[in-house]
Amino acid sequence: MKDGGRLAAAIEVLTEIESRHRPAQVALKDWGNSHRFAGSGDRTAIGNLVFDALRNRASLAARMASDLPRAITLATYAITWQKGIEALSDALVQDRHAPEELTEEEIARLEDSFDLEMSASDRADVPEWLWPEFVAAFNDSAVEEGRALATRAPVDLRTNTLKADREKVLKRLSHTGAVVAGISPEGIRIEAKPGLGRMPHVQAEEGYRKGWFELQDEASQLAAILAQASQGEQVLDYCAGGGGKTLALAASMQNRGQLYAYDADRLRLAPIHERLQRAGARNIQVRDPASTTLADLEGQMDLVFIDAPCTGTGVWRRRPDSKWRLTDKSLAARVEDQQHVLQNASRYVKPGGRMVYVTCSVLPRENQEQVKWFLGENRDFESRSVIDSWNKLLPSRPQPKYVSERGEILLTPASTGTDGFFVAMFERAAP
Ligand SMILES: C[S@@+](CC[C@H](N)C(=O)[O-])C[C@H]1O[C@@H](n2cnc3c(N)ncnc32)[C@H](O)[C@@H]1O
Repeated sequence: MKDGGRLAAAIEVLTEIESRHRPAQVALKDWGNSHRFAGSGDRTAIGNLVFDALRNRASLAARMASDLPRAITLATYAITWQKGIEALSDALVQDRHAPEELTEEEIARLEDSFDLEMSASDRADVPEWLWPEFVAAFNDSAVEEGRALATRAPVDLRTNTLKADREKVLKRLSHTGAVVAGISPEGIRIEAKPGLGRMPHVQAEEGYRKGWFELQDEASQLAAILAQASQGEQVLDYCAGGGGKTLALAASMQNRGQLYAYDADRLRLAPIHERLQRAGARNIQVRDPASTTLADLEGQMDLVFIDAPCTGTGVWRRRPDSKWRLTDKSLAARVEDQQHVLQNASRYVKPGGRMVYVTCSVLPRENQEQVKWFLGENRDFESRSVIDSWNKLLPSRPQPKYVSERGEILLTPASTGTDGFFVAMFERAAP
């Protein structure tokens, strides 16, 4: 396919996403299935166009004075990809499968000849209704943080220390451009490539099949490190989902002690069995909510880890379609879920034990305000400083920029080069 046809395909997929409210990945997969002639380079280019258009939708729509799929796709190509108006115009003229040629108004808009006063939320590519929350989280840095959440994310890997060391994995992945990650001692990073760039499919690597590494954003790796799950401890991963954090906690424990993996949704838990096996994690009991209870664990855990259900505002780089689907109602529903989860999970912490609460959200309502709410409701719990643990465990790394009064931390793409991630810690009073 030529670029003209790829642009037309991206517009078609974006229309499908918007008109039928379909997740971007699903719409792209369906397009691929019904256009078998498209090669892997075409699919990558179309996927990149769709995702970049969604990442930058508000700023591009303001620039084009239109949020239609055509406007934001053409602007992605000319502006975000820096191809320029001439190359775009050529792409539209030289391919009979291309969308219609540029109008005069579109050319003027792309040339930026309009004296455009863009709102802060548009510049930041954050939904307008959510802007006050962003400002509450980041003050003067809100635009910078929004812009960073509108960029492409790197591929981050965590060395599975149950089976390999980082040097060995790096050597095996040298052809992918993999380098040591900035903060996590077990982390490896493959930086995002611009434009048509394709990320390596690391799951096809032999090292992945052998369980030497996992795909995991650096912020998630750091959250697991800060929880300090230790050999011999009793640990409950209360929202284990597909087991990403469970595996990291098991590696911290070096397979010693007992780790329980639970999730209210047994379907989400399903992939965990195969992953545990591949990673060589042997100290884990998976507690299926349909067939077991957690009653025997009440008041017994040294550590309860809560990777809470959240709005995912911290992972907009990876799921930009979720940014525009989020509503005030769904935010309120997640806040309620989180309170439910915090309250339920806390029952399993033993006196003197600790509880770690993390979200992949940057919004104060899901983070600092939830900690405050929980502490108000549960006088037998105190907050424990995460930044103190950071200083102890990661002494040579720069400190996170966003630290609350109680010492909770917020990691972000702009400040730490990671996904947006919040980490809080509590301790239950000893009798
Ligand atoms: C952020 S995801 C977990 C991701 C997972 N820890 C990982 O690292 O791959 C949040 C999980 O919380 C689960 N969840 C939601 N409400 C819950 C509840 N009341 N009790 C336990 N788990 C719940 C969801 O099913 C979802 O899998």
